[in-house]
Amino acid sequence: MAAAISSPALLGLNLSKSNTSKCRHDISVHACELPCRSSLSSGTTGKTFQNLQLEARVHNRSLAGKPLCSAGAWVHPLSTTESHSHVEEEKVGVLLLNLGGPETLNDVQPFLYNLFADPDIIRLPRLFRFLQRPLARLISTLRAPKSKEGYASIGGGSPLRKITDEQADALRMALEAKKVAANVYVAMRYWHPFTEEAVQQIKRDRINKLVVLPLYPQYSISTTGSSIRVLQDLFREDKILSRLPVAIIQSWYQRGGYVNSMADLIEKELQRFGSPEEVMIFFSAHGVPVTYVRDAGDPYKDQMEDCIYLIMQELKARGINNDHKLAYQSRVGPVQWLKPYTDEVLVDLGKQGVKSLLAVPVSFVSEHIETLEEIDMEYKELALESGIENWGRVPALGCTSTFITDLADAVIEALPSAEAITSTEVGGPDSLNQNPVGYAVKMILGSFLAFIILLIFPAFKNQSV
Ligand SMILES: C=CC1=C(C)c2cc3[nH]c(cc4nc(cc5[nH]c(cc1n2)c(C)c5CCC(=O)O)C(CCC(=O)O)=C4C)c(C)c3C=C
Ligand SMILES: [Fe+2]
Repeated sequence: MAAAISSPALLGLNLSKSNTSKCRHDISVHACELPCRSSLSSGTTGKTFQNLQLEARVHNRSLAGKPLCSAGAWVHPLSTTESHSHVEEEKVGVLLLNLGGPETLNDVQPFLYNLFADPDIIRLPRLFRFLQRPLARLISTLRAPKSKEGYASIGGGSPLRKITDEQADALRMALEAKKVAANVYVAMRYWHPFTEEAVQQIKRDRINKLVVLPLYPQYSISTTGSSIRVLQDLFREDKILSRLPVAIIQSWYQRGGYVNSMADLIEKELQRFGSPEEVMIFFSAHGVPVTYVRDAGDPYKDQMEDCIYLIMQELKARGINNDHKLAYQSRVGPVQWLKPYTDEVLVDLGKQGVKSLLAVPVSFVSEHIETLEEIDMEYKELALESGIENWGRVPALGCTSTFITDLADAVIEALPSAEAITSTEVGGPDSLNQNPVGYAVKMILGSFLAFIILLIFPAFKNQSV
């Protein structure tokens, strides 16, 4: 997982200073008017949003389009070409981006293969890209038994598809209630329904305005960035899609509806404890390798800290002044990930005498293996062993109505900024089509090298996700 800053991740995050320096912290006001984060601190460290500017510079394939700050969500049109001028009936589509998960235990290895074959997940320097697939095959094979155990313990598969479908349905109804008729599609990155399938359906349905909404509140190269890169490649390659007006909501953790809904869940769960005011609010976010943030300019850490700040501000406004802590879970492989690590912090908190703890998963809005298995089973057990006596966990937002209603608002606010993608600069074709012999040689060489690397770094096999 070496840092390759030439990776095409973060496409579409070409943020100019004037845009990056503005966002909304007064969560009750639906406008983009206050300076962002520079003066914010809640015991967490972090840079300002000017980072995003830096991050845009290190990615050489960023687009020329100007992002628009729309009611607290970073919205980015796919490009700056002219929008449609002729009058036609508007057929709105909303494309929800998500990770996807194996539905059965047999799906686990191929799902993991898709995940590790993503150059935004294992970021190899360009010269070593030919190793990507052999490495993915090897790592997925080695990791599959452990992953299967995890999925077996939560019922034999990931609940993500079902929950995401429910969210899509709820969003469609929330839009309808606001007098916006829209088809809502689901595009998973690593399992069915794949992004390609969703995009084909959008084409068949003759959608003529599209809003892309990742189901990740915070932006990361490894999640939203990866899905947008795939979308961009698909759209550029297609004559019809390259002319379709599209708006992408890059992140929305700062929206009032999300912050309030999270605060509601936390407030409710706190009431289950004997002495709610003594409970440590423990935010556990999915980690990313440090190099993403340090070398590639991933805004994920900054956005996460900003997000926690906003939720805590909202709780304070409700008279809830509990201590809180942010840590990162689910690291994979031999590299350094964002710290502090959830497991280590839980042990420390136990040692420090914390007796009551409320875990809050914060990087994802559905239940999934990392809430149901990692937090509810592994971390709970560790916490109790470490001296924490009272354990609670906030459920994922799922279809909470205040949250879904706010997502519908985000979609409506983004619609006017939809613009078409240019048909130029088609993404690089797969080398298999161009030179099958060279491809075969690279695969064989790659498999051999991947095997050697895996002998040196057996950690992929052992570490928790
Ligand atoms: C914001 C959320 C996520 C980030 C950031 C993220 C980065 C990331 N993940 C891996 C490796 C794995 N992730 C796996 C599952 C998984 N990851 C997320 C979310 C984020 N990942 C979710 C919601 C899920 C669960 C899907 C489900 O089926 O419920 C897995 C597989 C699980 C297993 O047990 O093996 C792996 C592996 C990396 C390497 C990474 C950043 C580089
Ligand atoms: Fe993950």
